[in-house]
Parts: sequence; structure tokens; C-alpha cells
Amino acid sequence: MTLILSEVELIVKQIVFSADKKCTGFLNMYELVVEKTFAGAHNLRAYDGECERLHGHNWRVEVTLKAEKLNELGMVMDFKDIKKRLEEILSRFDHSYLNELSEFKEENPTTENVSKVIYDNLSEQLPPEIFVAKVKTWESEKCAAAYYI
Ligand SMILES: Nc1nc2c(c(=O)[nH]1)N=C([C@H](O)[C@H](O)COP(=O)(O)OP(=O)(O)OP(=O)(O)O)CN2
Repeated sequence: MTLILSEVELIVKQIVFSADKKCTGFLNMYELVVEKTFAGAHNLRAYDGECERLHGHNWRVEVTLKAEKLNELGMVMDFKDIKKRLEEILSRFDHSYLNELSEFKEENPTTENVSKVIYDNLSEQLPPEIFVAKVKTWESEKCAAAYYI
């Protein structure tokens, strides 16, 4: 039952997206994935355990874009372009103490929140025909959290 409900929810979201962005269909999409890394320190406020203390990670960020149509070059978006935008966003995070950034003054810089901040930042920059389907951030080789439509 849970699976069926989440599938319905996904389809409804895609229909809403299609209506918002004036796309005609929602089943056949192109997908583009790029990946970048950064090194950043953080501590999780109010966390009952060692993660409350200052520590660092080599984070890996995977961004998935989707579009219904390709541009005149046959691309969702040039890899160079999306990588540059992602790099610009991550340049603020790289070699920084994430808790000190404005985005994480109130919210804890968890992997979930890091993904959401990147998702929101990128979404603001993209033209309406391209959307950020998912941002998945890896805090370590085995732990990741994603924010997605
Ligand atoms: N849902 C989340 N859980 C945790 C997050 C998070 O961002 N989202 N973050 C942490 C801490 O940052 C912690 O440093 C990472 O925890 P963990 O993966 O357990 O790291 P370890 O290096 O201690 O892993 P081991 O496999 O135990 O060596 C915690 N939870």
C-alpha cells in the first residue's frame, strides 16, 4: 500500500510539474547527471553523540537534471554549464565550516539539508524547461541523502 501511494504521489508531482512548466508529457524525459566534490566541516547541533563535535567530510554531490526536450545541440544542458554552476555553489562550501554559512545558521548542516540547499540554488538558476530532479549528497562512501521532486 505504501509503495502504491508513493508511486501515485510521484505521478501527481510530475503532472503538477508538467502543468507548471507547460510540458506536454511526463513519462518520457531526458536525464543528465553530473557530480562534484567538496571538503567541508560541520557539527550537528543538539545531536546526542559524537557528530555534535566539529568534524569534516569529503562530500560528493550528484545532481540529476531532467528535460522533456533537447536543445538545438541535442543536449538537456551542456555538461560544462551545469558543472560550472554546481562548482560556483559548492565553492562557498569548499574548505568551509558549514555551520557558519547563512543557510545553516538555523538549520543543521545535515546531508539532507546540504542536498536541499544545493537543489534550491540550482533550481533558481535553470530555465523553466529544465528541472532539477534530484540532488544526492554523499557524506561518506556509504551514507547519502537526497532531495528530489
Ligand atoms: N540522516 C543523517 N544522519 C546523520 C547525518 C546526516 O547528515 N544525516 N550526519 C551524521 C554525522 O555527520 C556523522 O559524522 C556521520 O555519521 P556516520 O555515518 O555514522 O559516520 P561515522 O564515520 O561515525 O561512520 P561509521 O560507519 O560508524 O564509522 C550522523 N548521522
